[in-house]
Amino acid sequence: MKKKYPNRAEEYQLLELIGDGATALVHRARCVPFDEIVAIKVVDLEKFNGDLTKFSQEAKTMILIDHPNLLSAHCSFVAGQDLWVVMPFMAGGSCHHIMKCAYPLGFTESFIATVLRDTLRGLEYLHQNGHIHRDVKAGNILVDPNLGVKLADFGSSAFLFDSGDSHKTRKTFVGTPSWMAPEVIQQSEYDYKADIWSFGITALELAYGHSPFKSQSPYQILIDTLTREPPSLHNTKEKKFSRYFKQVIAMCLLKDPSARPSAHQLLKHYFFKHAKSHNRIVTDVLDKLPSLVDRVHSLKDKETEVVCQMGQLVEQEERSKIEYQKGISNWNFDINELKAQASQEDNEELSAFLRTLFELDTLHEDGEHTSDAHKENGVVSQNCTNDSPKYQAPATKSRNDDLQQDNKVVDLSKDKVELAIDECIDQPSASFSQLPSSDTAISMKDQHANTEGQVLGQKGRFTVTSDNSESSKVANKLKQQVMN
Ligand SMILES: Nc1ncnc2c1ncn2[C@@H]1O[C@H](COP(=O)(O)OP(=O)(O)OP(=O)(O)O)[C@@H](O)[C@H]1O
Repeated sequence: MKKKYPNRAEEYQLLELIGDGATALVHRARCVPFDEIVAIKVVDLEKFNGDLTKFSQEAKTMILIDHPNLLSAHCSFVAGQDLWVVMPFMAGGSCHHIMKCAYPLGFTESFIATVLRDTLRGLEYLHQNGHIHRDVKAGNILVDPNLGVKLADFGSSAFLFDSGDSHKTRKTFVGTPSWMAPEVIQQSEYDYKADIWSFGITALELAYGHSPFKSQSPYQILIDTLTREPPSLHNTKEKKFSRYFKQVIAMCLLKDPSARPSAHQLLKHYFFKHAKSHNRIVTDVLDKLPSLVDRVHSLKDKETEVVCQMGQLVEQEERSKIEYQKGISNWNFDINELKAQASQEDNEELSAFLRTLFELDTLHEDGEHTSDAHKENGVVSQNCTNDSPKYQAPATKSRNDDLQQDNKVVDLSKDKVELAIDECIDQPSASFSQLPSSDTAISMKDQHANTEGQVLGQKGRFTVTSDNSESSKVANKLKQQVMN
């Protein structure tokens, strides 16, 4: 019989912070009655305007999951304004974290084969039960010397049968840009094969120590995924890879989803015959590392130090880290309209437009500002710049028409983009607040006007208010990027 974990906060002792994702803090903790170490994911519901649905769905999925290679939850409950999800503690942390600390050039092929085989087993179970994970990446693959390899983070996962069609497909734009399959970016119908693409990108990430799109901005990654040859595995100065490994990656990164193998088929590939018992391999890697808690501390210290030393460059790295952490979920734009625009306008203009959008959505605040923003009324503020109608994503146009009678059509031309940024610089006190959905954003509009300065406008799920002095700096930066 399954052990019944207590569902009251008083029965747990929160210990160190071991993860801070886009939506939650994760603590090592002690379950007092069992004297057992667990991990607890704490989601501040107020920060998300009490939107319990997404998180309770994730918790439910985690409680129902029953597979050795998927991170399940022991239980979940609401404590004050937080949702707590109690789960097994994975002492090695994520593969992404391990690479950052000790394997900047990626892991050995036999370690990768083991991690990927176990991840595939988890995916096979998910897919056979009608789920797509939608955020497969090294940051969501956790390891532990005793518990092995587990795929985690079901915050983006979807149940295929929920989409209401008999073909078992989805259309929502969810995931993290570098790992997103072309069909997800295009918002055409997609199914579990989207996870196989992300799995292929994850394999490259584990091989090189970073995703194949390391130094590109999110908007460029999306464009490249759609327009260029898929990335592939090549030998480097430091590392030679087997042809079997290269084959596996090539099969996963086929643009036509129907040509990609299923998890079940992939598991039969010769490459996975290399895979060892997880205990041995994971122990080989983890034994050489400091504890997860020490690693989290030293990584944080390192980040702070580098941030001080490298200013601008690090800002970019931090931004990509934020992008990595949070992915882009339920982001509100219509790819068909963008594509239609792209055929009318030249590509550079589409690029400028996408660049602006992504800057708006993924722009990193400096630390102090971010944490203040996180406390702010359940709303994550963005260091953002303007509310010009010219900047509106096509998908938000009609909604904004309701809000602003004199709304104008989207204009992607470069001079207009620059002009819009200029307008924003002229209003140095503008800021965006990122809201969980445009609907909520609209309902929050008046409230913001009362509590946080005047609402200047609405851009998708961003509300523009008049209380951010950072904006002109960022606007200048945006302008520079658009002009380059
Ligand atoms: N059970 C666990 N044991 C050990 N570390 C964990 C555990 N769960 C999560 N973590 C750590 O916390 C980090 C954030 O967790 P998680 O991905 O669940 O949060 P999130 O807010 O959904 O993140 P994301 O930014 O990916 O959306 C993970 O990358 C991992 O390093």
